[in-house]
Amino acid sequence: MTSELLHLPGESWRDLPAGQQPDWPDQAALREVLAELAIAPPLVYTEECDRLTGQLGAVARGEAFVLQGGDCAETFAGMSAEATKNKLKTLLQMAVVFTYAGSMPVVKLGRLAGQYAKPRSGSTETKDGVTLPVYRGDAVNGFDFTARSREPDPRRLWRAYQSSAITLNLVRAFATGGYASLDQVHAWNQDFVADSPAGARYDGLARDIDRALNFMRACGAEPEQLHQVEFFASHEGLLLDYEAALTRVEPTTGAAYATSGHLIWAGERTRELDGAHIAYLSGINNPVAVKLGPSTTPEEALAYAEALNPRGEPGRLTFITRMGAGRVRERLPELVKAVDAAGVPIVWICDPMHGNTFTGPTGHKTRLFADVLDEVRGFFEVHRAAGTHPGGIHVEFTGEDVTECLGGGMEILFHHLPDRYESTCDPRLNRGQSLDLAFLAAQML
Ligand SMILES: O=C[C@H](O)[C@H](O)COP(=O)(O)O
Ligand SMILES: C=C(OP(=O)(O)O)C(=O)O
Ligand SMILES: [Mn+2]
Repeated sequence: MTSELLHLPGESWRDLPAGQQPDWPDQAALREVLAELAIAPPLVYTEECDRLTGQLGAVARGEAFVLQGGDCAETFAGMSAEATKNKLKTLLQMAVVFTYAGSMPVVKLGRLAGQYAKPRSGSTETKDGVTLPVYRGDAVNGFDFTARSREPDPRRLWRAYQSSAITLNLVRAFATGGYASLDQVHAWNQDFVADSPAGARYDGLARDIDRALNFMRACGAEPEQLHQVEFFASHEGLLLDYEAALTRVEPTTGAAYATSGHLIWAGERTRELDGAHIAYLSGINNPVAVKLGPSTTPEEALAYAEALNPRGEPGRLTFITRMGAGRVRERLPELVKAVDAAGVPIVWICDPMHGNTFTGPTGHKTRLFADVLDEVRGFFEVHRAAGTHPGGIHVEFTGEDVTECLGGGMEILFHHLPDRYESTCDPRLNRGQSLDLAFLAAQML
């Protein structure tokens, strides 16, 4: 069975224009890899995807919150047990703060185990007079600035699949193996509050969580949920050949599912309404999302809802808005109002990263922590004014102490950026900045 032989409900995308696809020089190798992927075991199961839709449905109804985060671009070299553990640890720490502050369940959604392809603003990069194809993520080409490394290599798709499988295996083990117990996560937060320069500000909230845990324990309440968490994987569904090769039909229902991850999103650069990416998403039954930048019109937002969630199922469709701190209060209200007036159930998530990127004097892409926080604040203000539910936050972060974004409790300055800038694409909040964001945003809930 090759992917060409499959004619799935989601295959209408093949006749439509697809932006940001690699120019694979070796077409025979591409066909071979896609044929292997087409018979490879699924990375996620349809029941898990349906369960995520259900949980996102609770978010759409205003009964839960989503925390979605991870690297801008995962790399094969950066995949290690330690890095995955630190990422999970940080996300869980953030989630505990939101759970307590919002008094509602937090759906944990990694941008991981599949985040290996990047849309780019330009197709080439020039350094010291040499121009080469731009880096498009480890699933496509190498980050090293040499002609050989930048040539798209389809065998990388197989490696992306394998790396996703390894990462998911680690995630599943950490999530259920006792590592994620609430006591443990809370103890990490207490350490952070004690060590953080801004710790005193968070002390009250950390103590409140402590009292709540002690109270539960005194009552003899020890539900299973205190010792394990459910963790889902998401990524941008950019490379349609890869996604299609991993799409499977559920035999009992005839429904197609992407099995490369639980939730798949279309990015700001590939969200054309009559383009291939939206058509692909319309054909799968996973929960799906669309990134919406400041040029999005209310009519477009309603058209996405019609194309991707015609039955109005809560949890099926998420809008991840990324307007920029300076524009969120101006651009978001009309979208929220139009969708709300139409009665379409949507999960609204704020991505406070992608509208706030700029290049610093050292040539590094960066973001100001203050802008990130301000976009989150704007997002909450807009939803509060509209009477709609601010459903969650989407961040690019890492569990390591990198120096990629500016500001935060540890105050990263421009001249610190070269110290530990490890992202191959966009700047991520480091561990401390991520926790700062959680504690500060929690106060807005
Ligand atoms: O996350 C993605 C980046 O914002 C996207 O790849 C664009 O980056 P670029 O402008 O450096 O190409
Ligand atoms: C490319 C990304 O975002 P956007 O599509 O919103 O620009 C991303 O999430 O890394
Ligand atoms: Mn990014």
